[in-house]
Amino acid sequence: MTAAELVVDGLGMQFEGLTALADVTVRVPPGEIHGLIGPNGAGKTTFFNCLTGFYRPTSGAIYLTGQRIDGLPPHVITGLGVARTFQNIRLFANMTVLENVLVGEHQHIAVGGTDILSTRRPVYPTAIERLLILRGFPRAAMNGVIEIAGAIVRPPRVRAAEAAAVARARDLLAAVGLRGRENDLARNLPYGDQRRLEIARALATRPSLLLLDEPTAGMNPQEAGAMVSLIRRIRDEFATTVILIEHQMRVVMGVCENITVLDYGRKIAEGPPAAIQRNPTVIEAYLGTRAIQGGGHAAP
Ligand SMILES: Nc1ncnc2c1ncn2[C@@H]1O[C@H](COP(=O)(O)OP(=O)(O)OP(=O)(O)O)[C@@H](O)[C@H]1O
Repeated sequence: MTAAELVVDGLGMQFEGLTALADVTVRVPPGEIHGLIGPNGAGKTTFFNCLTGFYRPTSGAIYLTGQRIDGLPPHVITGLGVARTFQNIRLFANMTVLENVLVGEHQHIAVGGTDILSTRRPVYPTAIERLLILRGFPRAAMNGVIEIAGAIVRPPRVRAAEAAAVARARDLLAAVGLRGRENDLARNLPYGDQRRLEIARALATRPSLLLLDEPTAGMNPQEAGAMVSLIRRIRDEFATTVILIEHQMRVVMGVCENITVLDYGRKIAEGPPAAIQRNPTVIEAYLGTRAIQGGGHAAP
């Protein structure tokens, strides 16, 4: 995958009487690390939810490297290269660290038309299916039987694909600093490592656009600094465009090349960090004076 260009044109999202986004236009060039900031309720998460297909915008258009994606189902948008993490970490708590990443890998483990981890079926009959059809086995019961047979027999090409997925998952875990934790249960990881795991799982879908929702929330300054380095490394090594929602101004100003500021669902400013920090409208709506002086967590 190469890094995606994102163009959001006049995006609007209404929830009955409430306008969560109004006429938001943003362009993020390929490979940019872009910040999305604004007070609580400004529409940042709604913006992400529109990009991932979780919400269908009520107006406007979203283009990923020229392809219109607004209104497409979330799994299709994931397949086109958009991945995200969540403000409240959403891991499979009782699965191992490695298994969590394999969940992200699974859409790429299609083997000869059969996806070994999902129930998606090949469009043509496999050898086992042909045999069962010849023996008069009802077609309606075929899926269950094929899955059980596939799980027991696992032909060599399936085993090879599984091994490749595990190897790649291990590489991703090493890339985010979780080497050696593969067999731990996700719920037993320290908080900062859970955030890293969520990023590894997102990377497993091979994104060209990575959306990070408050990646340093709850971290101390040292952990937040390490996360900033990780975000830069991910952009460089995995060739992704990155958009992050973040309240820690030290992080936003340190890692983002450009920033979009939302307030009450509208874009009130955009530009490089230095200009955003000086922008009177942004200071009044969001930053206040504390963040400008100290560079700390902006008052919500
Ligand atoms: N599904 C929904 N139904 C109704 N209103 C919603 C829904 N999702 C979001 N909203 C409303 O849209 C507005 C924007 O919310 P959103 O969560 O996008 O803000 P935010 O900038 O991400 O805030 P925060 O920084 O607190 O996470 C809020 O007023 C919120 O209550």
